[in-house]
Amino acid sequence: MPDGLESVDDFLARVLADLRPAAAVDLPLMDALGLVCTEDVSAPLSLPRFDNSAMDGYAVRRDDVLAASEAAPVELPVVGEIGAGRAGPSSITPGHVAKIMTGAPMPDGADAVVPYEWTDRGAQRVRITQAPGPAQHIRRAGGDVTEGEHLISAGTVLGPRHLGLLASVGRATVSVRPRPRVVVLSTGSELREPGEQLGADSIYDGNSYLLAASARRAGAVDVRVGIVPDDADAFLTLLHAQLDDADVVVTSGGVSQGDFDVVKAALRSLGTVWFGGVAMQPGKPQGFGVVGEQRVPIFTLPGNPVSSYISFELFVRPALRTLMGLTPAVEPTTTATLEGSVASLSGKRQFLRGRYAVASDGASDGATVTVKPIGGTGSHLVGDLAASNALIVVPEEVTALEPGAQVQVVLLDRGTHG
Ligand SMILES: Nc1nc2c(c(=O)[nH]1)N[C@H]1C(S)=C(S)[C@@H](COP(=O)(O)OP(=O)(O)OC[C@H]3O[C@@H](n4cnc5c(N)ncnc54)[C@H](O)[C@@H]3O)O[C@H]1N2
Ligand code: MOO
Repeated sequence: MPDGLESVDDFLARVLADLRPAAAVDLPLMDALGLVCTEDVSAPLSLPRFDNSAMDGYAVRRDDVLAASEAAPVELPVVGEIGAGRAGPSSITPGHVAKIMTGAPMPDGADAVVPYEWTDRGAQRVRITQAPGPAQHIRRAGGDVTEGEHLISAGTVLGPRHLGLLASVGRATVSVRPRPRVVVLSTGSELREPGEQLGADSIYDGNSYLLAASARRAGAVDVRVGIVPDDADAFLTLLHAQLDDADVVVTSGGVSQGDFDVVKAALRSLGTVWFGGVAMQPGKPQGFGVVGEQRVPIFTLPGNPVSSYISFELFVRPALRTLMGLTPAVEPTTTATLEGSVASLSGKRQFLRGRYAVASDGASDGATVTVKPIGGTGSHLVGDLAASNALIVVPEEVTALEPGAQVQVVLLDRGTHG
């Protein structure tokens, strides 16, 4: 690598080397969405719990209505009504029927359900014009899930359907790897909070929002602390005040060669944070290490917004996923046909912003997958960043690519499932 830079892959491997999944905790179901389940869940009860009706209609003894037809309806007395969750007759005797609603328990003695559509919907007596098949419209106890049956394996990433199933069998909590708490600090005396008055040389702090939102999108809990001026003591005081609550710290700015590069100045003396260059563009200046007695991992990302964001996607996101027990990356890249030409620096992996699109080409046998470069290479271009949905990866040894080239693409905006 040029100039003593570390390769992207080596740096990522070094970042991930000491990270382990967090200890499991029991969480209420709605807090477990997108998290990795750490228990093998078996069914504490059967589903359905009891035989019940799949239709609104009448619970009947099939033998009583076998002869029913449009021309010669069978008329029978109705002994009552059974609604889901409402008490009603628990049995019928031969020659009688009970009204029954979808989901209501089948009364003893009944062995089929006649839907309303095959009747005159009578309340005291009912005329039935068609005979049901054996056990028709009965949903059997245990027909879906049997008590004791294996439902969810440890390692499953819990989605809405898993949570629905857990709730359906009565589970209020589930054991999962928790969301890491990510403290986000922006450094820079030029920064102001959105909504505040700007001075002649000040700018709004976009990065803490960009990074905190990225952390949340990755499944973490974001703690957006906000702006710290370029003052090493103020930075260290604020940082240490946050550590009790932090699983990971992410800072932006103050890590290059500038005279006021506060993060580097403040953390270097600790001896636990590495600063150096990674062979990529944007995102060359990087820092990573641990801080505080709890040895909380810290990422010191470069201040340029695009550099910060791409560094998050490439290094912080895999780290958060590792802490959450997820694979560091799920299919991070795909291939697309380049629309337009690009130039790149030799010796650095370049990540260009692009617009990825999949177009169906009608009757033919596939889709056209393209990616179009957006804007320039400047790492201050937040407008172009927001307009992109992918990063075009130009390998270290490649300096130019022509239209039609097959390129690797990192898709952005992935949730915890990939
Ligand atoms: N002499 C050198 N200068 C620079 C080098 C270098 O190798 N030698 N590297 C350049 C590269 S590459 C990058 S990236 C930046 C990284 O600089 P820092 O991490 O020290 O960041 P700052 O200097 O604090 O800020 C850089 C730039 O980004 C703006 N910024 C910072 N924070 C925010 C924020 N929260 N929201 C919006 N914008 C932010 C800041 O105003 C600067 O314009 O260094 C190059 N220089
Ligand atoms: O490499 Mo810097 O990170 O261009 O912006």
